[in-house]
Amino acid sequence: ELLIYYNGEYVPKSKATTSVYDHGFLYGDGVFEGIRAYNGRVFKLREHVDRLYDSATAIALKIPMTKEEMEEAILETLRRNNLRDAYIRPIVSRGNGDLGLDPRKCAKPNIFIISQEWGAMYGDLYETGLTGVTVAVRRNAADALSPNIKSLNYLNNILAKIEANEKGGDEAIFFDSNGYLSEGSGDNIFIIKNGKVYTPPTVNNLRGITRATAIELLEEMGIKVHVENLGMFDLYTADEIFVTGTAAEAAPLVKVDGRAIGTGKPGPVTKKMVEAFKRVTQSTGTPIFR
Ligand SMILES: Cc1ncc(COP(=O)(O)O)c(CNc2cccc(C(=O)O)c2)c1O
Repeated sequence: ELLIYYNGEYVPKSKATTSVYDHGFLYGDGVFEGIRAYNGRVFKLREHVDRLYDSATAIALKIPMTKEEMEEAILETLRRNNLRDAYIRPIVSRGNGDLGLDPRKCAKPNIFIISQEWGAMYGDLYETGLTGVTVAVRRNAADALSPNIKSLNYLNNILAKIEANEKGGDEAIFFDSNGYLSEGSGDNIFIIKNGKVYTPPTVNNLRGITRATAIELLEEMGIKVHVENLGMFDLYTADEIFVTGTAAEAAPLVKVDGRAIGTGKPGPVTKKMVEAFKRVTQSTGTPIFR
């Protein structure tokens, strides 16, 4: 049976439960990460742990472990489950309190690490590409609940996903309240036009680690990435679009709102991106087993 890390213990999946007074459950008061291990190495482990701690700091939640201890707990969870290709979900909630929302009522945070075998998310859609639909719901405003915080409040993303499901799209594309392009419901977005690559700044979306990796890989290929505000026009007139995320990796978007993007097939820059991403995830990262 899978072992789940829970407050310092490794408990069987069937016993990995939390209290109904856990404020992560009652109010979404907590933070999480989505990390992947490929071929016996955890990809961008420190970057994900850094972001987990930044998300916690942003909500004034002090994680009672050092980053090194958190990294070791993640690696040990994978070892105990003998996982080499995995999806890893660390979660830190405010902890158990009472029915009031005051965080001061929570004596200590609850820490969980869930991991499971994970292959490619979209399966063979990488070759044919995904379809996207723009959604009416706006991405959370940075001055209300910043999209930079990977919190347990994913209703904004879920509302977008509900719209995309209704409209029959594989992925939802959000804009912010100024009409600027934000991201997908669970991934960042890149547009290619006339050989140049564009991606929105991260004030209105999650500072994606795969986004950062894609920028690095593209620059290594001699392709400059322009980080600037984009709009609906840029989406529809793009030659190519791809989305990036730990779950999605780098996935081509060949149709948006029923309109073909470029040729309607994954484009040349996107194909190079998918290849480069496969290479880097298979060859770098923190080894799980000594
Ligand atoms: C809103 C959002 N934006 C971008 C990304 C990509 O960030 P990274 O490149 O650092 O992973 C994410 C993270 N993507 C993510 C995380 C957890 C679950 C799922 C899912 O689709 O089930 C998706 C995300 O949730």
